[in-house]
Amino acid sequence: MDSVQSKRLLDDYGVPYSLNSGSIPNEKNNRFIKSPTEKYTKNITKLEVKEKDQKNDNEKIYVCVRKRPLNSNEIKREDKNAVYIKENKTVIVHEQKLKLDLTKYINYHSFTFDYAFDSDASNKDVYDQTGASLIEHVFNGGTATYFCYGQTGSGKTYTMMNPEQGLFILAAKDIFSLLQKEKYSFISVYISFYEIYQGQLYDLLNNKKKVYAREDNNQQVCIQGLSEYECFSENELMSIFINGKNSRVTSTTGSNPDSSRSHGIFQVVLKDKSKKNLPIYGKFVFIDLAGSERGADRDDTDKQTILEGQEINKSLLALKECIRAIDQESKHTPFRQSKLTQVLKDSFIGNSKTCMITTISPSSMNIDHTLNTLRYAHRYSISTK
Ligand SMILES: Nc1ncnc2c1ncn2[C@@H]1O[C@H](COP(=O)(O)OP(=O)(O)OP(=O)(O)O)[C@@H](O)[C@H]1O
Repeated sequence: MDSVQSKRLLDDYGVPYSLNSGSIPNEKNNRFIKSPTEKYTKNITKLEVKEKDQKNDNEKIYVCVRKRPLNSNEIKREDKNAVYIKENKTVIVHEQKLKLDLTKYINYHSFTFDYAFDSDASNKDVYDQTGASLIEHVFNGGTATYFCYGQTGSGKTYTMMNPEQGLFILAAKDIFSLLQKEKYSFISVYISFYEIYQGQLYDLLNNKKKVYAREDNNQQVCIQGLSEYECFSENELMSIFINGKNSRVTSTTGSNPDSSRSHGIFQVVLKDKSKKNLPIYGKFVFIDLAGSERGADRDDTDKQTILEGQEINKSLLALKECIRAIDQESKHTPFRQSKLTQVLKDSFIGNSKTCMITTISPSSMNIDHTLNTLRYAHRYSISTK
């Protein structure tokens, strides 16, 4: 009985919750929020495309957080869980600090997003909550973009490009299922897959041939020379995807033995086959960003790996600059600062909808990274409101 009680009253650091009177300061506006735990609620995707709906159209960018479970290394090291999800929206980070007299105390940080997934959420749960409005948008002729941002090893590839239940395959299932309907019989599906590595674009479906991002007369970005495959089923899409995935640049980092060192971009394009030249009808873009990291956290002595890390961070910084410009409604958004932002331009302007999934580790040993990631994503979140 005692141990049950102490579990309820103490957090992972042994600090009584009662010291905070059940309230936690919110980082953004210093409001105090209550911290009740609410069960994750599912929102099942319906395979019906509604006509354009004004309310949904206003929400161009949806920002979520996904906390992964502690992994076996972290469990072995006895890392503690330092991240809590409340009410499916708020992420609370417990940062352990030491006073000058060496007594421990906890700094509580709280961030609110459009949605926050706890470590028990599956990819299907994430998709059910976020995918329906993106599918709807694509079938109404728009561009939808899903991307994952987060520290290396936090679960970006697992979420986006896991061949079993990654968001891309869950979306593909829905796309091919909708295409069975008579009213979409004029649509055909084409896929392409490329990576951005060290500022260059490589076609993953064509022996990693170098390709180039260009803007056409309408300032639309197109990738010149990128191969496209017409696809008739989800299984076909999967086998083409696997071919491309195996060509991606990965290496071992401190926190991930199979770390993506490039940004991977998988595109599913719906074309109107009833018209000449098959104009694009709608587009779904899945982006698995390379992991954000700090050079100081890694022991790399290999020049190539150091250069990779610098390039990754440079492009993520460029992404942040673009977000800031959009946030401040600047006349000029510096999309040309990196290849990543150049090819993502369509995801931010025009008839576009974007869902950013911020992946975080729960471990007490990754607090700095987690806070950086959440601050980055939170900035993003408020920039869209
Ligand atoms: N939500 C999750 N549930 C279970 N396992 C997970 C989850 N997220 C990630 N993992 C596991 O954690 C490990 C690292 O995940 P992943 O490769 O997706 O990280 P990443 O963020 O893409 O890293 P990098 O930026 O280095 O490529 C993998 O073994 C993956 O299976």
